[in-house]
Amino acid sequence: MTFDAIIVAGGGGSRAGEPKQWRLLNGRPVAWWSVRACLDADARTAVLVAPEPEIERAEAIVAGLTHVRVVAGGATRAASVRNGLAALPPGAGAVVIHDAARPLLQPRHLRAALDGLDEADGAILALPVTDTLKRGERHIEATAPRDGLWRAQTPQAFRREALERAEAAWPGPDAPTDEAALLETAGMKVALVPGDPRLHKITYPEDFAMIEALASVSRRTAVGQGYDVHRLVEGDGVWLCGVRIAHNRALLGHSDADAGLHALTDALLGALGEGDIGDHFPPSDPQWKGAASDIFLHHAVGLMKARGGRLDSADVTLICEQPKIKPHRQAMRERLAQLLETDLAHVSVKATTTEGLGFTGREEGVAAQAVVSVSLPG
Ligand SMILES: Nc1ccn([C@@H]2O[C@H](COP(=O)(O)OP(=O)(O)OP(=O)(O)O)[C@@H](O)[C@H]2O)c(=O)n1
Ligand SMILES: C[C@](O)(CO)[C@H](O)COP(=O)(O)O
Repeated sequence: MTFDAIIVAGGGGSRAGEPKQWRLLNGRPVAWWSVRACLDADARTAVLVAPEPEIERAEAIVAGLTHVRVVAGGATRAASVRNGLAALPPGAGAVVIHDAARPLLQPRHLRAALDGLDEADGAILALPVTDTLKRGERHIEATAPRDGLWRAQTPQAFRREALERAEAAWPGPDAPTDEAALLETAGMKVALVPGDPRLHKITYPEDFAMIEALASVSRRTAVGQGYDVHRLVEGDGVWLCGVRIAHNRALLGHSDADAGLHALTDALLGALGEGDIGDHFPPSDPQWKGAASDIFLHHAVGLMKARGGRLDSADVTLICEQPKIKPHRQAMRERLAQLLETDLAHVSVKATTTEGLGFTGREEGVAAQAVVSVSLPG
C-alpha cells in the first residue's frame, strides 16, 4: 500500500526546556532523522510540520531531501497533524503519523505499522506496561491494574479515508493526544503492534542522554574494501590519492586514473552495499573521460551521509616502486580528510613495493588497496 508520512515537529519543547526537534543528534537535527527514515521506507511524500516562526529553519534542514514538504503547525499536536493532513497530495491509501521527538525511527517500524492495516483501519506501535502502576499525589491512594495496558508510541498508521472520517467525527472540544484516539472514538478498529524501546520520546531534558545512549547502541559498523590497478605509460606525472606527483610516467585510465581514490571509493561503496564505482560511473560514459576522481569519492561520501553514516577510519595502501610515496603522504592524507569530510586522524596512507616482483615490481602499473570503517544507523 502506498503511504504518505506526517512528521510532527511543531511543538515548543516546554518540558525539555528547548525546541528539542532541532537539537543535534549524531550531527543532524533530531527531526531530520524521522524524515529520512520515512523516505528510506519509500513514503510517497513526507510532510514535516514545524512551528510557524521556524518554517525557514525546517526548510533548510530538509533542503537536500526530495519529496518533502514543510508546513506550519498549530497550537496543539492534533492541530499540527490536521495541518499536515491538509498538505498531503491526494491518492495514497495510507498515512503514517510520527513524532519528530522520537528520532530513532527505522523503516522497519514504519513497515510494521503499515502491515497492521491488513486487519484494521489503524495500527500503532505500543509497548505493554511493565511497571506496577500507582495512583496518588504525594502518597499512594491505590494500585491500578496494569493488565491490558499499553504505552502508545508512534509511528501510527491509518487508512487515509478512515482517518479523515474519524477526524471529522471527533466531538471535541479537547484535542486527542494521538490519532488512534480519533478512530477509537469513532468505533473503528486500531491494531496494537509490538513497539520498540528505541522509539523513546524526548520529553524532559534527561531524555536527550537516553536517546544518545540508545542511538549509540542502535548503530552498526560496516567495513568495506577496495582494490584498483592502473597501467603506467609515457607521461609527466601521476594523480594518487588526490595529489599530483611529477614523474616520468603517467597512469592510464578513462578518468585521471587515480588508483588510490578509486580503491577508496569502492571501499566506501562496499561498506554501504552500493555496488562498485563502475555501477555509478560507467567507463563507457564519455562524461567521465579525463574526470578528476575527486567526484567519484564525493559521490560515495554523499551516499554515506544521506544514510546518516559517519566515517570512522580509512586506510589506503599504494603499491608501486616509483614514484616514491613517502614525500607526498601527508599531502595525500590531508586531501583525503578533506574529501571524506573527516579529521586527519581518521585517515591513513601507506605505501609498499613488491620487491621488484610482479607488474608493480616491473613498474608496469600502480595498485592501491583501501579499507574503510563506517558507522551506520542499525
Ligand atoms: N503544537 C504542537 C505540539 C507538539 N507537536 C509535536 O508532537 C510531538 C510530541 O509532542 P511533545 O512531546 O508534547 O512535544 P512538545 O509540544 O514540543 O513538548 P512540550 O509539551 O513539553 O512543550 C513532538 O514531535 C512535537 O514537536 C506539534 O507538532 N505541534
Ligand atoms: C502521540 C504520542 O506520542 C503517543 O504516546 C504522545 O501522546 C505525544 O506526546 P504528548 O506529550 O501527548 O503531546
